[in-house]
Amino acid sequence: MMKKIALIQMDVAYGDPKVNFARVSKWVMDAASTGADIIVLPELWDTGYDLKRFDMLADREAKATTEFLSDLAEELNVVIVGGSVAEQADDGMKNTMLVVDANGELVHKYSKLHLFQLMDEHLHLVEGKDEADFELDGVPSAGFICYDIRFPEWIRKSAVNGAKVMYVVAEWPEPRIDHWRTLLQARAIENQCFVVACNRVGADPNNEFGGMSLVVDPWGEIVTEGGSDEKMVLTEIDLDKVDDVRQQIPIFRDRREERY
Ligand SMILES: NC(=O)CCC(=O)C(=O)O
Repeated sequence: MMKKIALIQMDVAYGDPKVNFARVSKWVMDAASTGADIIVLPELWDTGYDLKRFDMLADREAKATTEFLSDLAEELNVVIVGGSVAEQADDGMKNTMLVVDANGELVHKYSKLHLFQLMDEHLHLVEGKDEADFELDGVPSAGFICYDIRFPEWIRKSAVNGAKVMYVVAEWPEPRIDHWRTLLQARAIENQCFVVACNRVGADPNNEFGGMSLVVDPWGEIVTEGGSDEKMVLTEIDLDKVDDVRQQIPIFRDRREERY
């Protein structure tokens, strides 16, 4: 089964949801016009890392952001892996991924589990309690947010549950971009799945972000690499490749769970 994917490697206006909503609307319309099946946005595309002002900026229960993405998805008949947004939940502020299908239905909501201290998330946010797994058009999938990729045990759980595509959305700074590429390739190889990863570009007052959005296949080969400029990264993936690789080297059958 082939899927055409558009990664929106965009700049994010710091603390300015109005500007970001307009930007995302345009990017998503442009991506849909290419015939993409699935459009992927970066982490915190609505506010950026303006964490100190989350109490003013974050979307109550992610209602407005969900409605915005749902309307776009339904109108354009496209799936949107909606990066993540600033959410004001009952138990605190969260960094929350939203996925809507081509009918505009919310199929997945996941708040970031691992909070990244180097960017002060632990001071302002609470961690999520959601599972990472979901199904998209019948394809077992999972979603992760940025720092999550440094926790292979968390991602393995989704692979063991059957995920064939792992979506990663990020605001990953440029100085660690080699970690980003290597970790994503490792997650793809060890879990024999597609890794579809979208990172922002541009800068905020504290960081410069590296882009380098990637699609890695289940053999660990980089199918597409976004470079460092603002752009839409288009690619096509063949999901049958997951089963081919898992048959060739059957790691899920060969695991010795009783030993670890
Ligand atoms: N937004 C993030 O979680 C950044 C994670 C990161 O930069 C890292 O090195 O890990």
